[in-house]
Amino acid sequence: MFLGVDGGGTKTAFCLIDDDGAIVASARTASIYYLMSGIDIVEPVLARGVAEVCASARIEPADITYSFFGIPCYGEVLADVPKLDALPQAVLGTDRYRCGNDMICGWAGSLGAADGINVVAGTGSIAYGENGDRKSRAGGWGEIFGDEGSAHWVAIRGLNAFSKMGDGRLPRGPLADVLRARLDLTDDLEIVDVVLNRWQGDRAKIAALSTAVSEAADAGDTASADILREAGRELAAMVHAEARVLGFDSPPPIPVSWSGGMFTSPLLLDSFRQSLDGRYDLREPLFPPDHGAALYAARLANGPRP
Ligand SMILES: Nc1ncnc2c1ncn2[C@@H]1O[C@H](COP(=O)(O)OP(=O)(O)OP(=O)(O)O)[C@@H](O)[C@H]1O
Repeated sequence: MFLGVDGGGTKTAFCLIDDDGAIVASARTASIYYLMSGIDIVEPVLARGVAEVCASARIEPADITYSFFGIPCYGEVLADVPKLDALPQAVLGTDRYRCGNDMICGWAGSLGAADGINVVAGTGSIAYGENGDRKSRAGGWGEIFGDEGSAHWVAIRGLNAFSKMGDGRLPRGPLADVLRARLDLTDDLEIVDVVLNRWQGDRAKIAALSTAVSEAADAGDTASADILREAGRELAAMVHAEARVLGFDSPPPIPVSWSGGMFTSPLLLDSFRQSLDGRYDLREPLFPPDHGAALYAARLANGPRP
């Protein structure tokens, strides 16, 4: 059996597949996005998920042929890489595994680990592509000055529009009522207390407000609809950049796919599709990222090591 682990900004998903690629067991635990919370949070979360998925498949961790651990931010803080690489050994009791960035899970799932480009837009956002031996990423520079088109990016823009509606710089639209109801506010300005004081700018809690932006857009809020359309354009810009870097500029059309919760917004997905200008072979995602991680583990075990 092969284990795939997809670490996201809101959760970590575990997927165990058999030799035929069929799912045998899956599990979900808390996020291992460790940049703010510290690397010590990672091992217990992985241990819980591996124990759960193995219990449900009635196997021991050491029975797993090969595993892939997709970890958010992997490779971005170079000093952490050896520490992260060592963690699964204690959890699995074997060295038959590989760690990498979680962007690989989305790519491997959406495109079946075949050449092409995948864009992830969940809590954060990033594009990853492979063309033969070439590998490249675009976006994914973090929520403070990057992660365009992600839930966090959309939520921050929604909060900004709310502030402008609050003091009259934007006409008051449905977003104001949606956010007031969601956060149980008695006064617009109380949102500062919630986001900055009570939440302390928590990344996942802020990102969750992207669904309020979608809800407001569905209710006719033009500012919210504009934010979601702009998100789609930003994500398409990552694809154009990847295509150039990967040297994919001649026919046949480059396979492109997507993964992550933000693509469940039809406004965002339509804008993404339109901004790709019909220049790519746009493919519906084949499998979710955790299943992709398990397929990648099988590929690492059987095929050439990337
Ligand atoms: N229809 C929607 N409209 C707006 N936002 C949405 C919608 N559906 C999901 N989201 C947002 O998507 C995010 C969750 O997506 P996903 O499960 O892909 O994230 P993740 O895997 O935890 O994060 P990441 O892969 O970026 O580390 C949440 O922040 C949620 O608010």
